[in-house]
Amino acid sequence: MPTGPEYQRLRILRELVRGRKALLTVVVLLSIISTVCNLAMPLIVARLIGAVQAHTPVLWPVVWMTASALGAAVSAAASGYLLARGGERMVHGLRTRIMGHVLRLPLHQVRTHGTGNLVTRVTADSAQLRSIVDLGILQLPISGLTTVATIVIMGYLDWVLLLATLAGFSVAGLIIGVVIKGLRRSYAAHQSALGVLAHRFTTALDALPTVKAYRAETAMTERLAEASETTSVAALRSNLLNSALNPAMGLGQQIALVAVIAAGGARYASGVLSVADFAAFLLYLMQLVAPVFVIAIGLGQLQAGLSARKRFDEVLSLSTEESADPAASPTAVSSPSGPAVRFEGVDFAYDDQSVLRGATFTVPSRGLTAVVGESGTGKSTALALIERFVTPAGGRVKVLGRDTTDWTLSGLRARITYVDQAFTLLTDTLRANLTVGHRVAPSDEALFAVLETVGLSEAVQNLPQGIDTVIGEAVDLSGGQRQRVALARALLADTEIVLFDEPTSQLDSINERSLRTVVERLAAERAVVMVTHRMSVAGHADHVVFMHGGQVPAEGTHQELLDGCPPYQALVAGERPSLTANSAVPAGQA
Ligand SMILES: Nc1ncnc2c1ncn2[C@@H]1O[C@H](COP(=O)(O)OP(=O)(O)OP(=O)(O)O)[C@@H](O)[C@H]1O
Repeated sequence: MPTGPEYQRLRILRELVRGRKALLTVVVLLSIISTVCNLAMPLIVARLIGAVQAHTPVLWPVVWMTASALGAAVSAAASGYLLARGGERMVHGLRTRIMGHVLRLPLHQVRTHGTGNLVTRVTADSAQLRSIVDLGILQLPISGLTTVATIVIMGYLDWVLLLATLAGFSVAGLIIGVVIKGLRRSYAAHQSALGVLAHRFTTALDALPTVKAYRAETAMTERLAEASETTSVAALRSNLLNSALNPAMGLGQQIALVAVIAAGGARYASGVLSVADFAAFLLYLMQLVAPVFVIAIGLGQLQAGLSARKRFDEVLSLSTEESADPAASPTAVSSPSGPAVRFEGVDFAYDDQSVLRGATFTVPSRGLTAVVGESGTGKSTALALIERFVTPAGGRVKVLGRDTTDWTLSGLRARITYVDQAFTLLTDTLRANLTVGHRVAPSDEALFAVLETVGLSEAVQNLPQGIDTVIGEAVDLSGGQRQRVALARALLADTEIVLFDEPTSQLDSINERSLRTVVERLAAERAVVMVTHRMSVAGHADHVVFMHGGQVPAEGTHQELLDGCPPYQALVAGERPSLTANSAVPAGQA
């Protein structure tokens, strides 16, 4: 299958044409009218000169001239507007498609590409795509058509002068060919440098409080300036190449003009060429410059659009999470049962860094399960495996009795509520934050009931627009309040499994008690899995999973682990647990 830029251009044009045939037919017709009007003008002028020389009435040539000028202007303006409309719709469609695609990518892919880099593709790159539409659909074909038609008429008027014209422009053609090749590469380098810059700036803004606290504004600005400099150098190279196009065309035009005047004078003197035809030829030569300029400059600009489209395609070719879904799998329709979660000899590694090594444990279908262990031992990774943000390299992760890879992604995630470590909220209204993922929006009574449960109803009523206040912009919540919104969201979700990743980190003792009430309420009817460093949580949990070095040496009740697992005793005592042959208690046998 061809993959070159010409193929890409054709594919993009097919995308544009799809569903817009009527609009584009009108655009092309209007452009043809404009072109014909422009092409007719020198011939009408020749008629006018003839009429003046023959002392015959000039009214009709003047009327035709006026009509042609008006026709060309109006139809060019209308076709330009209609094409811009079609082009914007296509860019909007592509932009929406790539945003939807990025949101469906596996988390590690998004992290690998970087937020800023992906944002650049949706903003700057998509703006470049317009050039493909404007140039590819209208300007280049119409300019090509005008050029060919003009050349045919010029050949009809005088083929010797036409040869002189073509010789002049062929010099420009050679230079332009070389420039276009360089432009293709330099636009790609520019767009990629812009992506790196956007990524660095986005990460700097995300870390702004830390940057300020460490007075690192200057150092950060210098780092950003380096990325900006790389972008400018790449942009300058494109500008340099682009700026060669105009002089190249100017040179071609000058050579052609000199050759035509010299040859035309000789042919007029020998009586082969009339004054009217010579004047018409010169007018066509002047007219030829415009479409040939459009072709030269347009081919240059087109490279930016094609390179942007290539960057779009790079992202669109990445597999989404859903592409690994077992939609046709027969097990996907059987009704789920069994413990809430079961890890069976699970291995997992980030690239070549091994995180889980044969982890085996069970989360009962009801009650609070605390997942404890030293920092970096793989607790959050275990939650990510349950949500299928990542998949195991070995072993099986089962949710409600079924392997996570046998669930459809939306089926799996519809059964799990996940409250992340950062209590991430959307920059949106409080209502939208609470109801995200709900097909049918809960009533205000239901919303305020859960806000009351987490002790937030009064604070929400005091917000400028109450529950419809946008948070994360001018108005924001405290860390603890954000945490409680995340809790309220979990309460509303009403799923079989609730995952909490270290939810107590920002709570004061009053709110920690209220979290405990919420968790007890949730755990009465479903499985609550809580990754925590607070051993007090493990103390009142129904089940404890003790993780150490990517394994699960023991699981059971807090008391069972205290009695039978010395490393766990060490963890509870605030010491570093060490796993010896004697202390390793097989999972489930603590
Ligand atoms: N996205 C990632 N890419 C690469 N490595 C990662 C990633 N996330 C975590 N890790 C690594 O995997 C290991 C386990 O991390 P994980 O967050 O699961 O540990 P944890 O037990 O939850 O730690 P903590 O209690 O400090 O939150 C760590 O060594 C960490 O550096």
